[in-house]
Amino acid sequence: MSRAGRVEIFEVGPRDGLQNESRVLPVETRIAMIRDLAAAGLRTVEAGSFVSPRNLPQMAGTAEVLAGLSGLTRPSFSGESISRSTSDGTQGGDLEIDPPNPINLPVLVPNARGFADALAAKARHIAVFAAASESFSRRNINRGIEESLAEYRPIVAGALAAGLKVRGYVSCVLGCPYEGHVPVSAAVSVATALASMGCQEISLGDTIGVGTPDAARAMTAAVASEIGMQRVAVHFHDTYGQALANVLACLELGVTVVDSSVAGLGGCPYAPGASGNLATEDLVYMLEGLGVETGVDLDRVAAVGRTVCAALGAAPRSRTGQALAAKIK
Ligand SMILES: CC(C)(COP(=O)([O-])OP(=O)([O-])OC[C@H]1O[C@@H](n2cnc3c(N)ncnc32)[C@H](O)[C@@H]1OP(=O)([O-])[O-])[C@@H](O)C(=O)NCCC(=O)NCCSC(=O)C[C@@](C)(O)CC(=O)[O-]
Repeated sequence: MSRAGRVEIFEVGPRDGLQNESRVLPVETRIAMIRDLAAAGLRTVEAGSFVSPRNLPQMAGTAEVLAGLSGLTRPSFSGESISRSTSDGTQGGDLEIDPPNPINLPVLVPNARGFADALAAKARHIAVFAAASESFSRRNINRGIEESLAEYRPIVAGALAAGLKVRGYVSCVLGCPYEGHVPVSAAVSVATALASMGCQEISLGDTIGVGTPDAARAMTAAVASEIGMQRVAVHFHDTYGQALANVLACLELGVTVVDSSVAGLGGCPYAPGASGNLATEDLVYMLEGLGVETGVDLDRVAAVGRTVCAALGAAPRSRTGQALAAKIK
């Protein structure tokens, strides 16, 4: 399999990027961040989570964030429509976006209560999140793996029946903060379960960033052999500086959807020691260098990173972002 000529970047900054920060950004700042990311060319921007505000106060007000973004579109760039129909004819896989380029604003949903809240907020794209590690699953959502999958099944069915797009996350695909080694078979099993219940896209999360390219490639290939490469997205954290190398290994396999977070913000409150996500700026820079189209304007996304870091009082973690900032000083 060879590298695709275009990669879809799934921006997780306003959700994954902000959920672990000690400073809670107001709804208006989060709305402005998402608008700016869309203006930089990102067409899928994760907008928040319908989880317990006691657990994650950073994500409180997600309904208001969606309300403030209603009707958001972004400028069109020529020749960028992407069809995600599955080659094997399985259900789902179609994430094609119709003109005039509405922005996809996925939100995380952990249970029936979160799904009801997402529907009430007129969300059009949800993500359920499971894990390949039992211990992480219990700490994260207070459910075991099987229990969480059983809870997600009617949610996914209801979302598809209502015409929503549905993504499924699998955390800890290359290692767990509590259990250490996670076998590939565990990642494959949870990814397959989420795909079978109808999730159109499965994002494989290296939550604590311990993966290296051969391991990332082997795990991704094993999942893709069960659900099809068209449904696979990869989600690397950069804890050990391996995220870009892992992405490259997966691009060589044929992956076309990559998650990243502006300024490299991010981390999971239930994964101690896990640092930021792969930075969107670093990803765009590498893809541009490889001649892979993204539709994202690097300078504009780097400017969003600087603004968000200033609002958070956080140091930017993107190497590309730092290099570009140094040039404009
Ligand atoms: C999942 C729950 C809610 C279960 O939490 P629980 O305690 O089992 O839920 P419960 O049903 O027993 O209810 C307890 C309280 O939570 C409330 N509650 C219950 N559900 C909701 C809801 N949907 N929205 C708002 N409130 C809710 C409920 O109303 C009740 O409130 P109280 O009566 O005590 O005042 C909780 O454990 C939680 O919020 N966990 C946060 C999980 C999370 O957001 N983790 C981070 C995202 S995952 C991630 O980052 C990984 C990823 C995706 O990026 C990929 C990767 O890198 O690996």
